[in-house]
Amino acid sequence: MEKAKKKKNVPVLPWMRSPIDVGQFEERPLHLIPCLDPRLKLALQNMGFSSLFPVQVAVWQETIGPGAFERDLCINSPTGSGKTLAYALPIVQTLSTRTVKCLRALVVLPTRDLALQVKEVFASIAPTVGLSVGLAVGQSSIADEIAELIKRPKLEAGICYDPEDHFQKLESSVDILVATPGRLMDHINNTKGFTLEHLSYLVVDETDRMLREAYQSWLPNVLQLTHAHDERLFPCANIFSPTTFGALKTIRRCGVERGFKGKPYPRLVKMVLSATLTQDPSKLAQLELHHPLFLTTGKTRYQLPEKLESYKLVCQSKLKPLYLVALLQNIGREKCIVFTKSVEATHRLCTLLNFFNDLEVNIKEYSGLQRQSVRSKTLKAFREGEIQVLISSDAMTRGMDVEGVRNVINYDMATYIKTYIHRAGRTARAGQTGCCFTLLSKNEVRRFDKMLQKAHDDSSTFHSIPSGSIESLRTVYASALQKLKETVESETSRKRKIGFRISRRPATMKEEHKSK
Ligand SMILES: Nc1ncnc2c1ncn2[C@@H]1O[C@H](COP(=O)(O)OP(=O)(O)OP(=O)(O)O)[C@@H](O)[C@H]1O
Repeated sequence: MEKAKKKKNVPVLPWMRSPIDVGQFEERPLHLIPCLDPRLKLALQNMGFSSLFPVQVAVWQETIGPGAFERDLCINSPTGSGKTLAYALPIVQTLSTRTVKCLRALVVLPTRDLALQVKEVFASIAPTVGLSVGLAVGQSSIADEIAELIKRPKLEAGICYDPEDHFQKLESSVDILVATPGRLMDHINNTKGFTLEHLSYLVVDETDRMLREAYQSWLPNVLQLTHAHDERLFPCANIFSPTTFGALKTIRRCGVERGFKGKPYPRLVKMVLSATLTQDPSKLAQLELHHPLFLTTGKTRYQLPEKLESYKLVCQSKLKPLYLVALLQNIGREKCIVFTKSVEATHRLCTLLNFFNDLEVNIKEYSGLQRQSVRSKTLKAFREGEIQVLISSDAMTRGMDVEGVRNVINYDMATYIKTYIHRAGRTARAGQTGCCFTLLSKNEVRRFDKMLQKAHDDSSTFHSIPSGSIESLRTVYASALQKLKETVESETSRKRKIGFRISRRPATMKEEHKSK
């Protein structure tokens, strides 16, 4: 039985069976990082970083060090261990010697907020070595985004230009692009002058999530467009029909730098990362990895942050709101994220908590039910400390990095270990301490413990709240529940009225309303 269990945890792919253990690396001061460009060292110091974290040292060794980007990298390292800088730093250092500006590195992430966060990291280091970073996430209009990404030639007065001719002169304004798949595909299909022909680095962050959804087949499209175009090796390459890929008519070309002419262009290097990287061969096959190297932390597949404390809070399901309020009272004004099971549950819980006037904290919701602009505003206020408690659906689960989050509360238990790991990982980041509380009914405890065993975690202990604290909240809870009921009723009737009005409008007006 034990043998069978062990076998189940052995990865199927041979290259995953002999990984580099990131755990063997130590945090290293910047002055001991070989070949680090002094301008980048200074930029890191300005960010308040005096050393590189173990995963960053390990990746540096395989990219700038002896590894020299010879293999594609698959990186599985805990939440908050610094994976973003682990790929951003070597890419920026390598591109720092480029002489011609064109799009060389593409980083793809599943959500807009995550892409914005990663862009900030690149933006803190890339300009110091003369590189520009762009963003394609749909935050601004497509026209504004194109203006940021594509440089148009200056036109001379009095000369009549053929618009088709300009296409040849359009150039990229950015060296590095951080994108979400949808907007990336928009640019691939429709933006004149947007090309991946010079791409040297492709980063797929939150890989397991990115491979779970097709996102308009962005991955096969990008891979097809970046395949080497060498007629001797690929005599059928010309059969490839550009119409399949809209406006992007180019296939990977020979290098643009002096001295590269006629020589085969370096292969596209891929770096894929997650705190819960998939080991599924069919999923990983989609990435067409070249001689991949697996970097992982420790021997177990799933790892929780070292300084995370995990607590179980057992209570009756109907009393969960009271236990949550009591817990929030104990936590005080420390930043905290409360996870629920759905967008609707997030909205209801947030509305309810705001009727507890004694809670002296600012509480807001963050979920996929809200418009992006509302979500971004809430996130900003949370980062700046104006909001102390964020009630969130799983929209906040992956990758989000907010300084000072000391507590995570699973109001609804995570169904999968991966979800638990990403939720809990919003705290105890960058070597800091943090607590993760999970509210459970008695019959959920066994399932929860079993789930944590998958991360080889048996450190979770019981946390209790004095019954007196719960009793003292009952009266205010009754009145909060009544107010919640009234609010939900009025919201439902408002939605019905809007729906009724829309359904009575002429078709064109209906469409307009939808697009807003
Ligand atoms: N060398 C460093 N020194 C100090 N802080 C660092 C260093 N590298 C990264 N950090 C900080 O560590 C935090 C976590 O980094 P990052 O978001 O890259 O983690 P991650 O491994 O990608 O996490 P997740 O899996 O949750 O996405 C960030 O706040 C970042 O600023």
